[in-house]
Amino acid sequence: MAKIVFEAVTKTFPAKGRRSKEEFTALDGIDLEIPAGEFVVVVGPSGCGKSTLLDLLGGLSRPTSGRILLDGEPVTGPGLDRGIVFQQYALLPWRTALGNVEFGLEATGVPRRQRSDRAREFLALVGLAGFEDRHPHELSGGMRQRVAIARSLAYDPDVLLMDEPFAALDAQTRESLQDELRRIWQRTGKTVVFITHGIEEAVYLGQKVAVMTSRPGRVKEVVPISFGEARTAGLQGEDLRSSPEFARYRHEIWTLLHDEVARAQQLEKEEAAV
Ligand SMILES: Nc1ncnc2c1ncn2[C@@H]1O[C@H](COP(=O)(O)OP(=O)(O)OP(=O)(O)O)[C@@H](O)[C@H]1O
Repeated sequence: MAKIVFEAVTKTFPAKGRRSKEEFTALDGIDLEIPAGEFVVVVGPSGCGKSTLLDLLGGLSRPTSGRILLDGEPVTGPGLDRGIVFQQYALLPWRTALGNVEFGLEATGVPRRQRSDRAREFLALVGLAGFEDRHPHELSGGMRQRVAIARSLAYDPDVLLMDEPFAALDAQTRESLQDELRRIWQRTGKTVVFITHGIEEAVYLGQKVAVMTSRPGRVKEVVPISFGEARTAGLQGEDLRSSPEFARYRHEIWTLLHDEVARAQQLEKEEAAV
């Protein structure tokens, strides 16, 4: 049984402020199955409904029609079985790094004395041992995002939902966090659904890359990514990115996206002209 199933999921919003008086369709008939432990990356043109899709899976909103199943049960709201990491760090500024990770554990009923140990363990997992007592303003952007990841992992959700978590970071920090995320994923076996605008990021991270159409969002194609021996031989970073297989996948996804981005831009122009 798949861990996550989208069955004919549609999401509409009231068309307020738009040309048509009808409903505005953000997602239209999404079908997607994600096995347990898989790392799936979703790419698509701006406004195609990627965040909407993740919000639905996170239980932050409900589908207009269709359903989303998690372990065979319909998603009806947020739950501790899913950890969410957004682009903005969403840390509590008055709490230390440790305090922020502990915060995630308070809701789960982990006894007070264990919270601190657990929070320290997960800060160490994301490379932040020694920074436990720093407040968010004393940490770099990459470190803050590491804290957010540690906070989501600490309460041990089965599924990690990530909405452009590295988009605001500089290239080097982004690449090192990509490596860390892959390492954590390999170690923990979580199911990861990761949204990005970046084709390279998608190819580097994903076991599968789901390419969406421009509005209304549908799944255009799911591309399995496999670097075979290169990965098992430990090839990563620039070595992997400069390999011929990487270039082939990048081109394949770029081609799939290209028409959709052009269509999305055309739509934006038409709307701006109204
Ligand atoms: N609460 C809402 N009410 C009305 N329209 C909404 C709402 N949320 C999203 N939308 C619209 O739905 C469409 C999809 O939005 P969404 O944020 O999911 O796209 P996205 O692919 O994540 O975009 P981006 O890549 O630019 O972040 C957009 O046109 C957006 O304006």
